[in-house]
Amino acid sequence: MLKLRAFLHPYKIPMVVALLLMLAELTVELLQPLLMAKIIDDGILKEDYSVVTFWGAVMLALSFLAFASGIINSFYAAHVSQGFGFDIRKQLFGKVQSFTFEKLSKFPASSLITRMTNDITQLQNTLFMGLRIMLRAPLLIIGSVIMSFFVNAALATVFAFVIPFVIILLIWIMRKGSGLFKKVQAKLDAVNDVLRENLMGMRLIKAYVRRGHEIERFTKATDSLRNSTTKALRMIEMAMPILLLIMNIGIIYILWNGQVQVASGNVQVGEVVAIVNYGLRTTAALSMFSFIVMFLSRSRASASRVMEVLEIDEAEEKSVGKQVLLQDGSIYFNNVSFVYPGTSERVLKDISFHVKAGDTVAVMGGTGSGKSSLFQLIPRLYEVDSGKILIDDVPVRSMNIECLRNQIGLVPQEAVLFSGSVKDNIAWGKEHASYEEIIEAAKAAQIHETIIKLPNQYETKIGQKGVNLSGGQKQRLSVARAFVRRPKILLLDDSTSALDVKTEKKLLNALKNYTCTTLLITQKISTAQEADYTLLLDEGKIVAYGHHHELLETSPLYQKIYRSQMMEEVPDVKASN
Ligand SMILES: Nc1ncnc2c1ncn2[C@@H]1O[C@H](COP(=O)(O)OP(=O)(O)OP(=O)(O)O)[C@@H](O)[C@H]1O
Repeated sequence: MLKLRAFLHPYKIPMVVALLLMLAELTVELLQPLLMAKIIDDGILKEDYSVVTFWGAVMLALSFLAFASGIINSFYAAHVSQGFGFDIRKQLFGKVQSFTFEKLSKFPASSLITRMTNDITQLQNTLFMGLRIMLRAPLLIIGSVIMSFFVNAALATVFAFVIPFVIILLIWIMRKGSGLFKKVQAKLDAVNDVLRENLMGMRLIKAYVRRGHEIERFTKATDSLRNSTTKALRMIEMAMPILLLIMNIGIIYILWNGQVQVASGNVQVGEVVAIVNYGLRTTAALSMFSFIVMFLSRSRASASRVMEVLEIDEAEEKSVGKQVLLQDGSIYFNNVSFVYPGTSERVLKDISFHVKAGDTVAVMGGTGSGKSSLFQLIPRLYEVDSGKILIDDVPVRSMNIECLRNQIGLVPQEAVLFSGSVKDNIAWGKEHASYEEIIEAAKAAQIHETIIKLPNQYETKIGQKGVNLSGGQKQRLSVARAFVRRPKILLLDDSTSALDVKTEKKLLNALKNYTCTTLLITQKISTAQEADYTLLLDEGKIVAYGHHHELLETSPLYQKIYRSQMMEEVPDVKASN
């Protein structure tokens, strides 16, 4: 937890103010039994009511001072703890954004969500408690013991035996609890994981009538969370009855010893009352400790989970590399091989091909042949293992990663839309895109006509409280988002699969107005026919590269795909083969 202290630096002054106010509250609390003893011994027992009135008024004034300090302390504690949590959350989010895919794959999405929400909330609560009562409790214990010795050392000796024993017990419980709470947070991750999958896959669950199965899966996860939490809480709560028992025995001993000492005239009644009072305050502070121990155990676990993410240092270097402004966007793969980090199998093997600036290349191949992997290497979402990729004859590895990506329009296989309007979703591709640019991109992506029929046209909200678009419409919107960037290189990963042949042809024609080099993954021969070249992959290797007509003559695999797709549509082709 100490590693997070850097996040407290901006809040040094409010923290000091909060702590000083807490100390004021504490001082008043420690003075009260002393004043009480004075009122009993010098006022009530000696029947001097002016002493009672004077010190009673002092006690009242101090109580108001403690009250005001407490309220202002709460304000500062809330300010510091919320600011601290806000800063960590922001930094954690930025860190995750900067991760390479390799690093990202170390943490399941649900775990990152729990770390950014629940774990940080835990830390915020602990800090708030810290500024309110956490430090107050140990200081109250120390202060009470010192004051007791000051009042009457002989009677107070019992504290010197009892309190250290209780504190050792509490520390032991905290250490145990911390491990248990780490498990609780991991179980919470698992519950969030099931929950996220369920909410995202609700349609599929209903369609496959898997409700019962999913409820069972969720119940299992929450049951496991319940068991872990119960175990952790039991461990922590065990502290409370033990410490109460020990402290009560100590107080009874003081009362018994006190009456003996009072009878023999060594001690005054007020002193016994004061020491018992300090004992009771110490007991209250120690019982607060069981909460504190719980908060500290939980936040120790949460802090280590947060630090686990923050301490990963292999983030993408945004500032390194050449700022290369692409002139024409030619692409050259030179003997490229690629293995996903953490795996051993090469998914791309000795890939070499050249795409001239402005050309359109259709990338085909069976499922798992490496098409998407090849795409991801161009904007350096992953780095090649061997070989080189050159754009405009410059190795991508030497380019500044952000500068490179800013000039590429990648449309992933699965259309991703964000909450907001249609316009926002297209403009997401280019900061400060003008309305004209957005419309132009939508027209080129063949989605403009659909958009103007929506209730609020470009301002229509997408998603839960807005319209839901069809798969093909979402695809085209994602394509428009890439178009609006006017990229030098456009990578369409099966992004036209849901389009009919006519619309797809229009979209590919519109590409001609965008002077960019285009690679498009497709399963359709009709699309390959529209492209300048076709690259055919099989099990991570290039098995054919050339014009449609060339491949029809030279590549058995291409011929096979062609036959399987054209058989019903072109009877003469069937005959000729
Ligand atoms: N993140 C990953 N980590 C490890 N292996 C992966 C990862 N993504 C893909 N692979 C593996 O890489 C191989 C190629 O996958 P890729 O997604 O590139 O194929 P693809 O040709 O695009 O397939 P499809 O047409 O089904 O989308 C597959 O064997 C796949 O299992």
